Amino acid sequence: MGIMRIGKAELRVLDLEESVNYYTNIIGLEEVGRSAGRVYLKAWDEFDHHSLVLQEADSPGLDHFAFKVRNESDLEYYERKIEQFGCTLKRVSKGTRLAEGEAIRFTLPTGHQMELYHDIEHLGKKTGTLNPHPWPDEMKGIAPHRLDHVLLIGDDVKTVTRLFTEALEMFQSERIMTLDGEDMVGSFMHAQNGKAHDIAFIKGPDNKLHHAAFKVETWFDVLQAADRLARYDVPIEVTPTRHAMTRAETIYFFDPSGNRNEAYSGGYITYPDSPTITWTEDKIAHGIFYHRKEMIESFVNALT
Ligand SMILES: O=C/C=C/C=C(\O)C(=O)O
Ligand SMILES: [Fe+2]
Repeated sequence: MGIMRIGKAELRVLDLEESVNYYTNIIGLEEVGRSAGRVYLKAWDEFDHHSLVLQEADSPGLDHFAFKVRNESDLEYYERKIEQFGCTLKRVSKGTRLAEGEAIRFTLPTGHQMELYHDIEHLGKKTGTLNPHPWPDEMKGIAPHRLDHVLLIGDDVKTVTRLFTEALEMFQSERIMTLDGEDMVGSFMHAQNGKAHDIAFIKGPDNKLHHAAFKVETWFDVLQAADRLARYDVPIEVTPTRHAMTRAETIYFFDPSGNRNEAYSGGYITYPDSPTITWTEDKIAHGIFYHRKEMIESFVNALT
């Protein structure tokens, strides 16, 4: 089981310094480096060099996201399986991005760019690994534990799910099916890491980002995130609420470029033999917004 977790996302942002200020002072990530117009950031509870990369661009959105594999040899193993599946693939050479080694980059059936990587500089956590305290001394903003997942929008949810479950040997925790059971309009998938999801797809226009989510500890941390976002006039799309899908607590809001973010706590544990949960399309609003049970227009249309 070589694929461990989603490890990185590279976002396109309109104003780099404004975005760095938002992701460091409001979200509470740490800037760990800059190179070639990109800014590299990590969350306090992550040990690799970075999990979020910001690059300035004319339009917002997701440049790519990347999953970390256990061993360098896994790259070649999955390279063959991805090519057999039929995706076009190339190697990204070591040093293309700060602190990163070689990666493989391929285009998903939904048009998104995905990478697999192994080699990234180890920075460690400020809490260390010897008699550690539970929290670092200095924390800013929402201070999430980690980049938790991305939700992407694309048309062929069924095929991209087959790529993840067959070629990448990952697991599907939840799926959303049309009422006639014929088509899949939503899919939540995870590596063998116990998470409810590392990535999800919802049917819509290809190659779009719906949100990048950061993990906070508890429901109270979601409330406190809402307080901080309100304090700094960050546009909040959905105030703290419950997901029945993944059974998490959530809040959605937008970064300065219009990329949707989520502060996400809870979520059930998964195992390789966990049965896949099925939602019927008529229950989507109830599944996502468990209390209000109504869809929000921007939630469907505000994509980057
Ligand atoms: O858009 C549909 C579902 C969203 C669910 C989540 O963002 C989540 O479970 O983190
Ligand atoms: Fe989410």
